[in-house]
Amino acid sequence: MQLLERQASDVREEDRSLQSFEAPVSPTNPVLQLNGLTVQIRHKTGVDSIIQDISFDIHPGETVALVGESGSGKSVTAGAILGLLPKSMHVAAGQILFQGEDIVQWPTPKRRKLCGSHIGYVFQDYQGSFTPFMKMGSQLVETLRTHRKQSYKQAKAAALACLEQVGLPAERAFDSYPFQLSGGQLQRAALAAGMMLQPALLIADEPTTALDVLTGERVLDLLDRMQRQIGCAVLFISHDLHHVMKRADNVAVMRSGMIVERGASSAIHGRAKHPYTRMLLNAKPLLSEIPPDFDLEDDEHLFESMHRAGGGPV
Ligand SMILES: Nc1ncnc2c1ncn2[C@@H]1O[C@H](COP(=O)(O)OP(=O)(O)OP(=O)(O)O)[C@@H](O)[C@H]1O
Repeated sequence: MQLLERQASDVREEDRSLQSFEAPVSPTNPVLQLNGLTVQIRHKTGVDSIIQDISFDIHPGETVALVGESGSGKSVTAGAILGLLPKSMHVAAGQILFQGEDIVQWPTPKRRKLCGSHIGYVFQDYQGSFTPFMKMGSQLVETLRTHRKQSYKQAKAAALACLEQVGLPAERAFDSYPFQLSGGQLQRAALAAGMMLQPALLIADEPTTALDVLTGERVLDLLDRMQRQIGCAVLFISHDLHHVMKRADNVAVMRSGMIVERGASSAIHGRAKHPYTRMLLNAKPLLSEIPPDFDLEDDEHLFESMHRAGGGPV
């Protein structure tokens, strides 16, 4: 906590074009609000709607889970918020309000600056989160210096603080290439990168899908802790309704590009109205299989043994 607070005071110097977001966010105003968002894809023969008229909002400190089966439109929704839609897709209608401003029409460079500094993201493909031939430390320092006016020394100190915050042996992780870290360690480092600039919103798109169940739980516990420290809003994307219900305040259930049901996790758990939601609820929960006494915190020994073995994913 202290490390992140110190880092926050170091890194407050902001890009001018985004200064309007420096104002403290009121807990009563949403960080993100989607109003009737519709995304279309162009074909040779015409256009189709991939996302149709979806609306939800996320407040500071809140976690909203966007849940649905493969192909329901979760990642396209994330792509629209991040301004990372494929060329063939465009926002055809609706608003994406970030801290009250509609960012849909913002020019690409302004959107790029917003992402990373005010909107962080962690994707399921942690292998692709980092450039393979650059040491982790250099990549984190570069991210910091792209968004903040910092000397190398300041950025290195902040990057080390973040690596420590996510439970990695900071100096050694800083000096490692991505291939020298295990999947869980890489996803922790990706979380450090996503949270490093203390974003108002973090988008976590299936952040644990590529990890085993126990490592995935560690990463999610870490995400919870960091969210509490930073106070950011989290959009948590998953296909597993059981998995997200115990983590999210609110759930939006998506099917075929539309939100079919929305509500507090507790209400969805006990009184799901839509048959599709009930079908997702009937899917077998896997996390109940974790032994209650399993230590989800200590993976330092994995790092040690990996380095003794000369590197490579554990
Ligand atoms: N680059 C693309 N070009 C064409 N169609 C795409 C592209 N990306 C996604 N789609 C289509 O958009 C729809 C929504 O896809 P999306 O990736 O958002 O689903 P999802 O719910 O995130 O699925 P998953 O859980 O498998 O990631 C799908 O029908 C998909 O085939």
